[in-house]
Amino acid sequence: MHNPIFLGVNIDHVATLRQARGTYYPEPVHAALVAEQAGADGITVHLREDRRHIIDRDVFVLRQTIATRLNFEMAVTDEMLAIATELKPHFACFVPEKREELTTEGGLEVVGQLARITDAVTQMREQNVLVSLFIDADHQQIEAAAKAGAPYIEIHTGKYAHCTDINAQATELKRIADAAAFASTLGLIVNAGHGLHYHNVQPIAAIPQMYELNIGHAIVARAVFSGLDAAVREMKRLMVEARG
Ligand SMILES: CC(=O)[C@@H](O)[C@H](O)COP(=O)(O)O
Ligand SMILES: NCC(=O)COP(=O)(O)O
Repeated sequence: MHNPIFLGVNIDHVATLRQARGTYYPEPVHAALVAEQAGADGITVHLREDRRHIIDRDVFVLRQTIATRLNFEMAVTDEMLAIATELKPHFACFVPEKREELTTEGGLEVVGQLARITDAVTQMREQNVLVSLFIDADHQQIEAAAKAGAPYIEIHTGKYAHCTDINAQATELKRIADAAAFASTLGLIVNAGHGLHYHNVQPIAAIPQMYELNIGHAIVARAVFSGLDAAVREMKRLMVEARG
């Protein structure tokens, strides 16, 4: 078991609030610093191609100000690879992106574009940026991620998180746990995230191979009522408790 488990706080939706009015506030960098002080082990942002929340300026200021690690979520495009090359985040997490989607709906198709992903992973490795591939809990995608040379994967937990049926959720949980165990046998470091919240995080955190969970929307939503410091602390507490 990898113990302890790390929490990456995704601050995209602090920026969503800012962009809704085109104001200077709330400041995502401020959120990142509060999250770190409350126990976040890393800060995650997704610079979407349509810049609907996080904007270019945010990622560069974050890179210069946070004390933990910046996990830069990006589509595998020439534009984003150029930004990542300049930014040099600690992690580049390659995600699929559809401009019209509400949020990231599925995992990256690695099997079907192995040459392209391998080339992008190599480009990042040359910049000393560690790549994580955001993929579904699927053995073929995991094998392809290992072939592409990515040291990390992040398993998309959205399907698990959105299950309303308890048996279907148990099936999804098992699929994720099996995938994590399989990935680990291939030498991959396993993260997970998407849609995790205060009431569904513990079974995922209890999976022995889990290294880091990236959680955003639920933490920012909780912060409206409890403040960001308390929201981050409570999420971290639940994760550590699940670890036993
Ligand atoms: C890749 C992933 O699952 C998310 O963290 C992503 O950032 C979601 O995008 P939004 O934050 O825009 O919902
Ligand atoms: N990669 C998942 C992430 O960063 C956070 O997703 P969410 O908690 O905002 O759904």
